Amino acid sequence: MSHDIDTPDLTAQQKVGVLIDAMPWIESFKGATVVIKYGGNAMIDDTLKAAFAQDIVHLRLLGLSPVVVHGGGPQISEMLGKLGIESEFKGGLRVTTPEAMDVVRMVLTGSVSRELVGLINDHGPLGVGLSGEDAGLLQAKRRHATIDGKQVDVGLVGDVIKVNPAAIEDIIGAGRIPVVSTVAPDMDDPTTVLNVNADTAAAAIAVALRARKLIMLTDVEGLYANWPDRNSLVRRIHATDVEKLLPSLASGMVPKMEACLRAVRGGVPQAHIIDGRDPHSILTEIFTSSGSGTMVRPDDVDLWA
Ligand SMILES: Nc1ncnc2c1ncn2[C@@H]1O[C@H](COP(=O)(O)OP(=O)(O)O)[C@@H](O)[C@H]1O
Ligand SMILES: CC(=O)N[C@@H](CCC(=O)OP(=O)(O)O)C(=O)O
Repeated sequence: MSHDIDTPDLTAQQKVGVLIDAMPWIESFKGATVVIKYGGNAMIDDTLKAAFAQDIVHLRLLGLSPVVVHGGGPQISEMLGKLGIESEFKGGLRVTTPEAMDVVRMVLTGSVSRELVGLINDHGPLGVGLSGEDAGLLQAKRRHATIDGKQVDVGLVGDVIKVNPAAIEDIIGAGRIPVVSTVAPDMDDPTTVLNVNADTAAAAIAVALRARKLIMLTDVEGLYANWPDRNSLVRRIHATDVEKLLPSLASGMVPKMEACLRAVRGGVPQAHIIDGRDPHSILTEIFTSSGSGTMVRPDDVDLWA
């Protein structure tokens, strides 16, 4: 493992202090499953991607069981553009033709997943890639987008209805790190695969695994109550208040907040949106008292407890 964080401004004593502060969190999260969703918009450059992989390996070394669920929206759009295939979003979901679906599957499982698995494996033989098609992991049903209260057809797009987490649990049991691509067979027609929003799939996986946390890395600091006013960052919020905010949110944040709701209502104690542009924000979130970004909690839990 490389040591690329230069901290000349800290004395040895201060460094020990940081470690001691982190101890209760390390102790508390030992053995916990944490689902980390890495959004395509947070995969900005090679240095950040390598820092992400390093953090994931750190979590494993500290005794947590990290599960990576990745997106790749911008990467899919780029490939569709190169191939001259039109692509548009409706209500935050990509309108997916059978031709576009082939590209979605190719980019997510053949490119984004491979790169992340490779970066994790630079630290040892830990990362294992799998998709919703593998070992019956995900089953989805076709869904519509909702625009101004109306249902709109978006083609081969699905919502995860069932998760069979056995394949992920096997990988965790072997001490390795699952990296999940979110394409999923259509449960009404298993010969067809559906394009699934990675945020909502990550939430379904977190619920099925009874994860302690769902952490979603994106390209903003967190949820802004009054987007794009940068002074309106929400640090902690109850599920019911997220529900109230949903109609006022703009597209990218809608599936993320729906995912947080699905996770906490499904029994995950904490769901977070954090800034993937900030290297090591995952470690700040898990191992410091201040945390990072926005935390969503169930209604019956004190936000500051
Ligand atoms: N209320 C809000 N707070 C924060 N971001 C918002 C909000 N409403 C919309 N957004 C947009 O959501 C984007 C993140 O979602 P998305 O682009 O789907 O990212 P990812 O690829 O990481 O899943 C932000 O870059 C921002 O432009
Ligand atoms: C149905 C739908 O919109 N699927 C997404 C799947 C990838 C994804 O969710 O990627 P991010 O997390 O990077 O946004 C898409 O085609 O872009």
